[in-house]
Amino acid sequence: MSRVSQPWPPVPVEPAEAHPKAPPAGTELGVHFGECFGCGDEVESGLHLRSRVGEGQTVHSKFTVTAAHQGAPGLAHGGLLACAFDEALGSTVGNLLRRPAVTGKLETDFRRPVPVGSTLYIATRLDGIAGRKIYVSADGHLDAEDGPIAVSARALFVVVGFEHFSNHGDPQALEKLAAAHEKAKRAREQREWEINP
Ligand SMILES: CCCCCCCC(=O)SCCNC(=O)CCNC(=O)[C@H](O)C(C)(C)COP(=O)(O)OP(=O)(O)OC[C@H]1O[C@@H](n2cnc3c(N)ncnc32)[C@H](O)[C@@H]1OP(=O)(O)O
Repeated sequence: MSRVSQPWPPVPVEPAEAHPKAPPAGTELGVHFGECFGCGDEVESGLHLRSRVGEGQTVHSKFTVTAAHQGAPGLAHGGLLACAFDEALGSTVGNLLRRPAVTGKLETDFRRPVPVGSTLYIATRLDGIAGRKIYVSADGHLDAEDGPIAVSARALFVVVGFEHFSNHGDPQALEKLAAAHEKAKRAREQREWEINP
């Protein structure tokens, strides 16, 4: 089977403009939900992926592979690597475009093994938008931002209404998330007041 993929994005797209309120380059993106397997602090064996906004509609994420993420002995499980990309790509869409969207399609190319103990540096970019369809892609570099590419991914995210989460998700978990966001917002407002009364 050839490694040559279909053209990307697969349909004509508009350039993806970041939302006017998108966090600027250099911003460290926090945990979006404590129980998220990709980034949550409350999931001991999770990926604990951390992300920072880069220049020109990019996001830089990283996570360190632990023994909890193994497939073959001493090597990361491919499905968990795909999870890391889903998180990094989703975080890019959510933070830069500030539109609720879910993964419709996720394609991964595994180029090199990723050993336990190594850190994957994932560089994500927005590739374009066609209606509700958002195209994003990323490269995962081994052990340094300019390290060899171990995994690449590209994905289609589809914009959804908030009812996607309220109709299909867990209402209690959504309430917990809303409360955490409200607390963070109050803390931010308090900080701004202290800095600029
Ligand atoms: C900060 C947050 C970080 C979070 C990171 C984690 C993100 C996630 O993992 S989200 C969870 C995983 N994803 C899901 O659970 C999604 C489940 N799927 C769904 O809910 C639906 O199928 C959904 C919403 C994607 C699309 O359904 P629906 O809203 O009915 O739209 P639908 O008309 O089918 O599709 C919209 C467009 O996308 C296209 N499309 C949808 N899926 C695909 C696909 N797999 N391949 C190609 N095209 C697709 C459709 O062809 C359609 O195109 P067009 O507008 O040109 O006709």
